[in-house]
Amino acid sequence: MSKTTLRKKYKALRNELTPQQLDDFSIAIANNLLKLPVWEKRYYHLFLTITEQKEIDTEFVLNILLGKDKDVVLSKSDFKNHSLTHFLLTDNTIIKKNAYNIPEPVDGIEVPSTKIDVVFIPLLAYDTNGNRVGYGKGFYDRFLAECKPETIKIGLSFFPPETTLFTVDATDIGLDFCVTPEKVFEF
Ligand SMILES: Nc1nc2c(c(=O)[nH]1)N(C=O)[C@@H](CNc1ccc(C(=O)N[C@@H](CCC(=O)O)C(=O)O)cc1)CN2
Ligand SMILES: Nc1ncnc2c1ncn2[C@@H]1O[C@H](COP(=O)(O)OP(=O)(O)OP(=O)(O)O)[C@@H](O)[C@H]1O
Repeated sequence: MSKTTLRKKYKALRNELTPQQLDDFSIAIANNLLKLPVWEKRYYHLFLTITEQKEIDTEFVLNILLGKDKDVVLSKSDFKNHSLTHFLLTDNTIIKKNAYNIPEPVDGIEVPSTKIDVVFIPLLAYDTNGNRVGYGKGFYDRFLAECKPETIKIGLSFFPPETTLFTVDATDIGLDFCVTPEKVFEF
């Protein structure tokens, strides 16, 4: 399947989910995350939900991170050059939705990619080797390329992986784990 077809398939699958399923599955994903061996780190990068795209509600993951006193890092997207700038989440952080309905910090204390220990990654599709397909603008491929080699990359998905492997581009960076409501996959 081409990346375009995969994107269409998973957007359609997400669109079928009811508000109750979105909530239940998002909670199950957060609970399954607790099983991963990744909780001894300091800087955790999280994406904030595009509700309009029926993405995973990451509020439950955020509550786990705050409960564990982790430093949470959020990004602001630049759609001109498809880059992300990262800011520490603090009590003073103001979150506003951008033109793509992505909630993002207005400004704050900048955190370089090289400091981030764990990244939770939004996906449309992924395969059983941990290759991922996103919205196709390369934001995460660029971001992950700037991180340390040991940074732990965790995809979050409502759905199981595709068993037919994707063709991998030179710039694609794979996942270490993917967590679904049902299961934890390690690659
Ligand atoms: N919550 C969240 N934040 C994220 C991502 C994400 O996937 N989810 N990204 C992951 O890389 C980056 C943003 N990438 C995005 C790229 C396209 C669209 C989007 O809405 N595309 C529409 C078409 C919009 C248009 O062109 O008018 C679409 O696909 O329907 C959204 C986010 C960074 N932040
Ligand atoms: N490290 C990089 N430096 C420069 N360009 C890159 C880099 N990584 C990816 N790109 C470019 O970004 C574009 C989109 O990449 P790709 O189709 O893999 O996106 P995606 O993984 O689906 O989306 P996203 O990363 O936003 O979730 C491609 O044209 C790719 O060449």
